[in-house]
Amino acid sequence: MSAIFGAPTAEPQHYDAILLASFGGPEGQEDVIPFLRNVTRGRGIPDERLEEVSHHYRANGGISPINAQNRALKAALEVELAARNINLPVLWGNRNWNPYIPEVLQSAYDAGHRRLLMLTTSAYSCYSSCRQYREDIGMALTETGLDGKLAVDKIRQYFDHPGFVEPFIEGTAASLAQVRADLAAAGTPDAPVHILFATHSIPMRDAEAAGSSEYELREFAEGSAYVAQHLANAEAIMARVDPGQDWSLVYQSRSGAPHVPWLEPDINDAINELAANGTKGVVVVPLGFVSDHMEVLWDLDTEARETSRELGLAFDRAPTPSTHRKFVTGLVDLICERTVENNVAERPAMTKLGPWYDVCNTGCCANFRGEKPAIAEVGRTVGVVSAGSGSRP
Ligand SMILES: CC1=C(CCC(=O)O)c2cc3nc(cc4[nH]c(cc5[nH]c(cc1n2)c(C)c5CCC(=O)O)c(CCC(=O)O)c4C)C(CCC(=O)O)=C3C
Ligand SMILES: [Fe+2]
Repeated sequence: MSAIFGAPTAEPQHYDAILLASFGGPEGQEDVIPFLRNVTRGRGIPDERLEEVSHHYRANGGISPINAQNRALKAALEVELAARNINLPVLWGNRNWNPYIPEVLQSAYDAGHRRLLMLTTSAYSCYSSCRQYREDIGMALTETGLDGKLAVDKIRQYFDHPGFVEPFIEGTAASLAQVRADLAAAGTPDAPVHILFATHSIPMRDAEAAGSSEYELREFAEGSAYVAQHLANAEAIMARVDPGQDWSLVYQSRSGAPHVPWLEPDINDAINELAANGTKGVVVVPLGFVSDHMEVLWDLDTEARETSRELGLAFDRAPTPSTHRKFVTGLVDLICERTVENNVAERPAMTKLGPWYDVCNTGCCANFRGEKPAIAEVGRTVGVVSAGSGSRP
């Protein structure tokens, strides 16, 4: 692998609020279809896939757990900020459901805020998890007419920040111990176990554009920063949990048209192949996800668990970082990297890929669906407030 060049590191600034930006999810049966329309607008997802996904929500009363999880994360961040005497309110806005990002930006401005620092519930680099949030803000500023009046920056992608990785180290170790104990109880203490690090599949084309830039030539594993970041994290986790233990990176929740290539293998195919080759237990680590939302509950806790059960495999799923104390304090550390008040100079990262960029390169995580204004990018023009107008409210 060639050298990873230094990422643009932003000068610490004064901010007057934190924006917790997330995906959003339905909160009742009547929300399911409007929510799915929001998610897939202009994205070429076949109707059959929407129909299938609607059942995952319907089976849970039409409710995605993601909003409750974000309310809990917001509350935990507020407690940690207060404990450190950091006077920044936490605002919450979603891409696909209430409270919608444009409305949150408008009410933030109306309440007197002028400089927001965004953190998202996505840790890695790809269109869906980085650039799309930067475009969500760019579009919202343009739509509301707040461009030039409200500054919005974003903390770096935190896939390899210890606050995100350490809860996975604990969770992987505990799940591995559980599966080994189950196998021992079944009289097969030495049966082979495999650890499956699971993340969201994305189109190959998006994977190849992840983290790419117009003027820096970098070589990542399989040509993709998205894949490389997950592999590097899994290596860092396994080096601490059990260096001799077999593991692999697998994908879940594929959608899109069947002829469009997405990252593989699918977790269920991988479990079938492992069972055919003598594996007796699997540990599933939801490495791509911040909380136990629908993709985790359905694709892992329902489908992958069922696949394992049918094949007679022991199974355990490790937790997501959620509101783990280390995750919450880590997010506040990431905020402090960017703020003049309470600034921390240390920028920890647990893989050689990081610490990731504060400010993305032009064209980073492009998605080939046309140019949209994006914040937190070199040379950007949205989300910037000229000197003099960025006064403290
Ligand atoms: C990389 C990635 C993450 C991880 C990073 C992150 O966490 O942000 C993620 C998270 C999530 N994805 C979610 C839900 C959905 N994602 C969909 C569709 C898609 N996801 C994609 C990628 C990702 N998605 C992609 C490339 C598509 C195809 C359409 C498109 O190109 O945009 C669809 C449409 C139906 C379907 O096709 O499945 C739904 C309903 C929820 C909410 C769950 C809940 O409600 O609890 C969450 C957190
Ligand atoms: Fe990016």
